[in-house]
Amino acid sequence: MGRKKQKQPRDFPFPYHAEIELEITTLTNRGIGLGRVPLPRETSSLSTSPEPESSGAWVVMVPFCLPGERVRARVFRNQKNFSEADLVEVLTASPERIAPPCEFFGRCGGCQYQHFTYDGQLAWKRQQVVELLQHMADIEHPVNPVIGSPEQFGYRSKITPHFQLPRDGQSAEDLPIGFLRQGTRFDIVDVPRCLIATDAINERLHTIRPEVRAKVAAGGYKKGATLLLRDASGTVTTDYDTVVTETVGDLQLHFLARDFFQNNPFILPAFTGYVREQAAASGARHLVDAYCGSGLFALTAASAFEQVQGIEISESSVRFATENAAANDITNATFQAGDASAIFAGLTFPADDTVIIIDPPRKGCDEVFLNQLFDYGPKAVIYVSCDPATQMRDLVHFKTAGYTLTDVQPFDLFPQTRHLECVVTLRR
Ligand SMILES: C[S@@+](CC[C@H](N)C(=O)[O-])C[C@H]1O[C@@H](n2cnc3c(N)ncnc32)[C@H](O)[C@@H]1O
Repeated sequence: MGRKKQKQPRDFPFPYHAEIELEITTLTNRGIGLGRVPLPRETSSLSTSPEPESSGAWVVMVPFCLPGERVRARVFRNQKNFSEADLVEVLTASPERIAPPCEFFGRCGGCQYQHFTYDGQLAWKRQQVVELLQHMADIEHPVNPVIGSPEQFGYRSKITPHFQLPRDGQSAEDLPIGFLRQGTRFDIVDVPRCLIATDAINERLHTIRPEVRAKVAAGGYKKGATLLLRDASGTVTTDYDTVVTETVGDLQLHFLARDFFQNNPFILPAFTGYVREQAAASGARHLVDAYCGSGLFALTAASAFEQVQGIEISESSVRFATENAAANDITNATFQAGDASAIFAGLTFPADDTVIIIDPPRKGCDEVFLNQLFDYGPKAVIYVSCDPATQMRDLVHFKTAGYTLTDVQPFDLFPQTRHLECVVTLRR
């Protein structure tokens, strides 16, 4: 049996650590700068790989750059269709470039945009939705300006720092506890203070780090772990089973620290207010909240409807949604546990008098759910998503099913990062 051939790193089109200059024309959806360079002819003769199909402009990705910037970059990997490079120097800076306030920016993989003015971040995120709508859903439709977060730092109410056990004689005393290093999946950057997390979380982070290190030194962990720090109105818990209370407008919502809840409480009044307004504007008397969590959208919108039903896969979230309705004197909302597609079997609301809010996980809706949704045919759908790429992919099916897009409203729940939330309203 022949031995498996060792994979050689590609040296085409650039040798390892070649320095190149290029103009960044756009950012990828991972927040990485993208530019194109003419293929260097002289290196092609040294190539061990077949030449790629594209003979003109070769794509190079460089993190921590902004559109319009000219940069010098050092290539560290050639992929089949593009190269990856580290930023060496910004030769011509964008007017939107600012000094990143966090000392870990560029090493910690948590934030991508601290070097970008906040207005620049919002304008860029809007542009991203415009392009995704065109390219993935083939829809030309105005996209509203992104509604920004009232707090641009100190907003995150949950963080999950990681640590690994000490290796190679490393001491537990200075064990890194933090987030994955930019561009890696294993290496952890020590982060004693996270500028996008709330002050209360940072205070607890300061005290938990020596506690964890002491436990590691005493052999209290068999392997590395992920910590949970969840802030609710200034009280921080690290216990997954603690009941957390969050105030949203007039409502008090309870949920387990381990369960899903939106992580930027500052923007929730505007966010839930908009979803409620869009749902109510449909004129429907009935509301379904699919993927409802602990009832955020169902309960903040309930007073605009005669009847509300929610469905959610997490049994504990559903239990809290039901308790949250009772605790807030909301008597027209019921919740069931199950796969979102199970809602349609027993639904007695007339479809032409029903609006459905959907807020699936990042991967979007599955085919079973979408087919049942279209068979039911509600009057309107409010599609909330934290991944506009999967949302726009799903929109293609809505178009085929006869739905028309009436409003596209991005929200910046995640300032300083590449993430954004987008709410799309569809009518039949
Ligand atoms: C993005 S969260 C939205 C939750 C809620 N709308 C909120 O804003 O608090 C997505 C929710 O979908 C739930 N989920 C995931 N897969 C599901 C499925 N197949 N059926 C129903 N719910 C699901 C998750 O447990 C999570 O609570």
